Amino acid sequence: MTRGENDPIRVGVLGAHGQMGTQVVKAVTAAPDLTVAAAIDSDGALSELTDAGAEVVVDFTRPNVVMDNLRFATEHGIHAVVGTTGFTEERLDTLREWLRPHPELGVLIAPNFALGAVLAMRFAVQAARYYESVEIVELHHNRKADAPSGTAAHTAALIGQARREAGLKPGADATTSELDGARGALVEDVRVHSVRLPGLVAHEEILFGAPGETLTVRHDSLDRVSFMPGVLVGVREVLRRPGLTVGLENVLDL
Ligand SMILES: NC(=O)C1=CN([C@@H]2O[C@H](COP(=O)(O)OP(=O)(O)OC[C@H]3O[C@@H](n4cnc5c(N)ncnc54)[C@H](OP(=O)(O)O)[C@@H]3O)[C@@H](O)[C@H]2O)C=CC1
Ligand SMILES: O=C(O)C1=N[C@H](C(=O)O)C[C@H](O)C1
Repeated sequence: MTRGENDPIRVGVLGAHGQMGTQVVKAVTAAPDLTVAAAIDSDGALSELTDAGAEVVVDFTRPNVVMDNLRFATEHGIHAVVGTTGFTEERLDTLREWLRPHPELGVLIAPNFALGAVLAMRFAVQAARYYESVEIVELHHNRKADAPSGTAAHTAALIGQARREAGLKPGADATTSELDGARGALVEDVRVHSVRLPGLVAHEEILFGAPGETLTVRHDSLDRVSFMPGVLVGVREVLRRPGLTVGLENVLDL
C-alpha cells in the first residue's frame, strides 16, 4: 500500500489493550499525521498488520513475545518502535541480522520514552565520572513483570561505560554480611534496587556519593501520557532512520 504525500502514517499497535497500548492508540488517534491501522492484543493475529497495510508497528507487549513480533515486522517490511523491555545484547545482535536483508527498514528500541527519563540518564552519565560511588533505585507499579526495569538496566550500562572511560573503580563499602538481595542486583558494577508498589507508575533515582556530599538525579512518570510524545516522535523518525537505533536520546536533538 503506497501512502500519498498528505496521507497519515499507518500505525499498527501491538499490546493495544495493555496499560501502554491503550495510551498509544489514543495518542496516535489524536495525531493528525498518524492513523491507527491495526490495534492488536494477545487474542489478535500479526497478519492484521499486513492486511491493514501498517507501515510502522508500535510494540508494548511482553519480553517473551516481542522478538516474534519483530521478526514478523522485519520480514514484512514494517518499521518498528519498541518500548517493551528485555533487550539483551544477544537480542540486539539477532535483530541486526534480521535487518541485514532489509536495509531500508528502521527499528527504534527505547527503554524509556519519557523526555525526563532520557534527560535523567544524560545527567547521570555526566555526573558518573566525578563520583566514587553510585547506586540506582527504581520504583514501579506492582503489575510490572520484570526487575530491574529496562530503564535502570540501560542507565547502569551507560554509567558503567562512563566510569570505565574515566578509569573509576566501583566505590568500596564496608558490608561484610548481608541478606540475599539486601544490596540490590549488580548491573555493570552498579547496584540497582527495585521497589514494586500499587500507586506508583515509573520512577528512578540515581544516587551518587563522594566524601562529604551526595547528588541525586530523580525522574518520575506520574502518568503514562508522559511516554506519548516520545512514542510519536519515534513513529515519525523511524521512517527516516534505517537500521537499529537503541535509546530515544539518539532521535531527540538533546
Ligand atoms: N519504553 C517505555 O517507555 C515503556 C516501556 N514499558 C514496557 O512496555 C511493556 C508493556 O507494559 P504495560 O503496557 O505496562 O504492560 P501490560 O501488561 O499492561 O500490556 C501488555 C499487553 O500486551 C498484550 N500481549 C501479550 N502478548 C501479546 C502478543 N503476542 N501480541 C499482542 N499483544 C500481546 C497483553 O495481553 P494479555 O494481558 O492478554 O497477555 C497486554 O494487553 C513492558 O515490557 C514495560 O516494561 C512500559 C512503559 C513505558
Ligand atoms: O513497566 C513499566 O511500567 C515501565 N517499563 C519501562 C522500564 O522497564 O524501564 C519504562 C518505564 O520505566 C515504565
